[in-house]
Amino acid sequence: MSDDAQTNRDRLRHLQQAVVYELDKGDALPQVDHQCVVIDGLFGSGLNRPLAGRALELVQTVNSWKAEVVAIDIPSGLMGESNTDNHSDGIIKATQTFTFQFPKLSFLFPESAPYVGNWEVLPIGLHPDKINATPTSWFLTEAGRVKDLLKPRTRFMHKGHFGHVLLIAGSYGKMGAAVLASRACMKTGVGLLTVQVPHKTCHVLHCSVPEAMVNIDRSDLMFTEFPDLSPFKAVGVGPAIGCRSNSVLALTDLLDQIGSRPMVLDADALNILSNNPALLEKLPENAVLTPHPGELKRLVGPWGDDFERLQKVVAFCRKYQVVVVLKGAFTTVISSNGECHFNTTGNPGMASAGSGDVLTGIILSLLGQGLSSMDAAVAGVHIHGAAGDLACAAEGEAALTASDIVSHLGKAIVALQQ
Ligand SMILES: NC(=O)C1=CN([C@@H]2O[C@H](COP(=O)(O)OP(=O)(O)OC[C@H]3O[C@@H](n4cnc5c(N)ncnc54)[C@H](OP(=O)(O)O)[C@@H]3O)[C@@H](O)[C@H]2O)[C@@H](O)CC1
Ligand SMILES: Nc1ncnc2c1ncn2[C@@H]1O[C@H](COP(=O)(O)OP(=O)(O)O)[C@@H](O)[C@H]1O
Repeated sequence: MSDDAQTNRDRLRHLQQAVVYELDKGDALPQVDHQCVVIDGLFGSGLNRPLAGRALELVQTVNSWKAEVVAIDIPSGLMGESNTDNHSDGIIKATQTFTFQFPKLSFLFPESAPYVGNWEVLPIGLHPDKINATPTSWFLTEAGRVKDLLKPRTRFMHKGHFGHVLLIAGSYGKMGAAVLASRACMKTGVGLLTVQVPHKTCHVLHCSVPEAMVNIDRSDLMFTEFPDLSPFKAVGVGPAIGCRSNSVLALTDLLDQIGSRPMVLDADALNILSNNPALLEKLPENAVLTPHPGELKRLVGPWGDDFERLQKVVAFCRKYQVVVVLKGAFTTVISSNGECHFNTTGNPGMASAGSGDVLTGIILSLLGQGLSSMDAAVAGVHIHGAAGDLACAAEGEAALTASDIVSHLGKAIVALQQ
């Protein structure tokens, strides 16, 4: 037993209510009430191999009790980063984890949820200088950082100062995606928005988003062309455009003409890239790609676990020099040099149709206002989640719709600026 452990054992012994059992090799576990609360302090973040022997047995016994389990810092048996070589039956299933100073990387992966339960960070007073001097590729986005990224609106500014952007979205039968992205784009403060839509659908945009200008495609049904790009500060493409051959040709043409203009690609634009991998080479540097895990799998292929998924995305971003926004709980923004920024806003109520289209509109708006690709992605994801949280407080998770996220964008941005 380490000196620290002995000190704490002696402290426990002096507590009147505490009964301390020390187990030697081969001793049976004491009989305890399975309804008890278990405090798990067996192993911490220094663990470097999967549990075996007595420790494994103890973890499996505790897990079989179905008791409330509170883990200190990290559930015993869970690795802080990669659990690729770990055994799932050798990890404590905590209902609550109190972790020190920072969440561990693995807490942010969906597959760790059964072990970590609810987690809360307890500050333990690590010095900020030490924290800042520690090299890392993993960051949690804080509201203060996002606030500093937003462009201030001063007295004499006009719409020209907030960028003119082009959104290419929607097809016959799926114009909702174009409407949601357009509304979100306007509500995040862009100066001017033009939306490229199929001929037969233009009235949908005119009626739903009168603030937006419409560029009408020669095709009745789908995206086949786009206007001269010179007026546009940034371009967004993909929500609900479909993957038909004429749209593939138009996207190819767009990538040939985009130059160094900032762009965000979502949904079917990503599916077209997956079906035509040669197009990946045409992506402009720092293009922002916003896949959900289904779209990501089509882009980078399958992965074994969540850590491997992150590694695959990092390699993809480095190879093509792009920014990927991997959507879901703790949406992760990965830069072209492999930095990963995890977002903590948002809630499961946002898991419904159109939420991602709203995010595309927000990021496009911020690109148009002059934010860099990484800043627009990090800030856009934070604002999207914050608006989702306000919408959830008002509506509840089940009733929350993508339109509710749009409706709460103004309040989310105001809250950020206070
Ligand atoms: N109002 C409108 O006009 C709307 C229009 N929209 C437009 O519709 C088009 C299709 O878009 P889409 O995302 O629904 O279909 P698609 O890309 O085939 O992905 C589905 C497959 O991927 C997977 N998958 C998905 N999410 C996952 C996750 N979080 N985590 C893990 N896996 C996940 C999932 O696989 P599964 O889990 O079922 O195995 C599922 O089979 C697109 O253009 C979009 O813009 C929508 O935006 C809705 C509103
Ligand atoms: N459990 C969750 N917690 C936080 N955000 C979520 C959760 N589920 C979904 N979201 C967010 O909702 C959006 C869903 O996007 P996407 O799947 O592309 O929807 P769609 O294609 O219907 O627009 C993403 O931004 C994602 O991060």
